[in-house]
Amino acid sequence: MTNEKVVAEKLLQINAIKLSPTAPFTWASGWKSPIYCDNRKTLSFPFIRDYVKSELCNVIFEQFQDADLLAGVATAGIPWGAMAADQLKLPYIYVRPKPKEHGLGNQIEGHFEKGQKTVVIEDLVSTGKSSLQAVDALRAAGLEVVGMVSIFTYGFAVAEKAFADAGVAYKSLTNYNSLIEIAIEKNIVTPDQQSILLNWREDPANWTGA
Ligand SMILES: O=P(O)(O)OC[C@H]1O[C@H](OP(=O)(O)OP(=O)(O)O)[C@H](O)[C@@H]1O
Ligand SMILES: O=C(O)c1cc(=O)[nH]c(=O)[nH]1
Repeated sequence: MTNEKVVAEKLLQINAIKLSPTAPFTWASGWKSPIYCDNRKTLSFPFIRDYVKSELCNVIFEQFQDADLLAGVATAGIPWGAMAADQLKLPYIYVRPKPKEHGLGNQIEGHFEKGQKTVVIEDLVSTGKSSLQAVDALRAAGLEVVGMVSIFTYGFAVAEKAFADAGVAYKSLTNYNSLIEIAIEKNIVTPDQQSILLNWREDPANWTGA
């Protein structure tokens, strides 16, 4: 089994994937979707959490050897970035969607030096907007973003294009296609659910419900 499918299998094992075609989920982008991947749940299962953390570290180590700083995307990317930074003994910061409205007014929390080579850690990519917003904030603060790693991506063309346009090298531990393949192999999705997911995937931005 590919690594992508192993990670997807673990997400299914802990019911991190929810299907609700008739009462769709609303995503951060405002898109309606019959599927929701809740990576936050992974934090509650120590052995799977440890596996995902190790996979994140392997990817960071293999793909971005020159990294000297990790940056988590708030909120769901924060714990993963922190765990990976701890394992790899790298400094760590995290990025809020906007500057805090009290206290120090920071958008980026933690200590960093301009020019540090930074890898962004996100739990999940749909449109890529949240991750790229963090990339913009990091670049505006003088950091050099060398790449980004997520646990899960839907693999939408809009996100792939946005990362390419922004010049961000991107790697995800698993993705929607691997998830669906394994869910079908294991009879986790019914034929009806399969056809809804297929139909949704053709035009997710305009899908309104089954
Ligand atoms: O690629 P995008 O279209 O931006 O969507 C993905 C984002 O959505 C989720 O965050 P959300 O804002 O739901 O909240 P959280 O991280 O605070 O849980 C997820 O953690 C990503 O950050
Ligand atoms: O796009 C989102 O907001 C989103 C989708 C998803 O499957 N899981 C999640 O946590 N956020």
